[in-house]
Amino acid sequence: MLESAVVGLIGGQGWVGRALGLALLEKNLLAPEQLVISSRSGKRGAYVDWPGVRCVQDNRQLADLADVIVLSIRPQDLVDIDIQVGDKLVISLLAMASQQAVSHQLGSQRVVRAMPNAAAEIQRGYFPWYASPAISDADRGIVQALLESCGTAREVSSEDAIDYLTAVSGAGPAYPALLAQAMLSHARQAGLDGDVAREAVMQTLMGGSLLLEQQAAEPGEMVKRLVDYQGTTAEGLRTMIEGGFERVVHEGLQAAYRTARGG
Ligand SMILES: NC(=O)C1=CN([C@@H]2O[C@H](COP(=O)(O)OP(=O)(O)OC[C@H]3O[C@@H](n4cnc5c(N)ncnc54)[C@H](OP(=O)(O)O)[C@@H]3O)[C@@H](O)[C@H]2O)C=CC1
Ligand SMILES: O=C(O)[C@@H]1CCC=N1
Repeated sequence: MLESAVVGLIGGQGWVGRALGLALLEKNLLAPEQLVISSRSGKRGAYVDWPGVRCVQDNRQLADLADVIVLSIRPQDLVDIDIQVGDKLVISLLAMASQQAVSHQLGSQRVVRAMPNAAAEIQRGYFPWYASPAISDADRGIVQALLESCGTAREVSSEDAIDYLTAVSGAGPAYPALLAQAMLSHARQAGLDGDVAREAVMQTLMGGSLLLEQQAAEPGEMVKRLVDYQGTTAEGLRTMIEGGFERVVHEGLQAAYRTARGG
């Protein structure tokens, strides 16, 4: 699908950019010579084992070399990207930057907005993406192939869905971390040995997530099964539910969504 296209990754040394660049190389979707990455330092950094990858400081040079441009900088740094890319395909991974803003900054109408998440680093990310009207079917194939190198990619039908999913999947890997932190602090307060507490929490969240993925079409089915079991789990769940668990989660998601839409 990518054939001989050259991909230019602006911000390719960052958290998400590095994950994407390395996944494309490791999965052989791009030859090293097909990848150009930029950073403010211009250093080889994460690509030290890939001498064929061109690492540049100058985004104009990157834009001249690349057929497809991926933006993976922080949203506040978009104003500093002083390049005009003609009608080249641009994939923006930025939260809080509209397709129109990206189009305006880079001068292309062929803009896709995609939303990565932190699990891209282990190639288990979830990348919803939205195509502007100027995107062709061939572009869609390129975008899907590039993004699914890091996990699952899914086209969505509105830009607002990207803003919404910024709160759900973009920020999402932080939520199990918050749950783990709360479970761990309780286990430690209960006097459990530190290593066992950590292992118990981590293995339980991992096992529970895999069980959920493999066995429950709807998460609510698993909750119901355990409530109906009428054991200790049911008591724990009931207390959390009656304490406002769902309300707190909804408020958190709404706050992140509001921020993703620009406050
Ligand atoms: N991290 C995450 O979990 C998620 C991130 N996102 C989005 O992904 C995007 C990237 O985030 P993330 O990878 O975390 O950010 P990072 O800060 O880790 O990486 C951004 C990179 O951009 C580089 N950079 C900044 N300005 C320029 C420039 N003018 N030219 C070239 N490179 C530049 C920086 O490199 P240097 O300092 O060397 O110049 C840095 O490595 C953000 O817009 C964010 O909203 C979305 C969802 C989840
Ligand atoms: O926190 C952030 O702004 C980025 C976007 C969504 C997740 N991480």
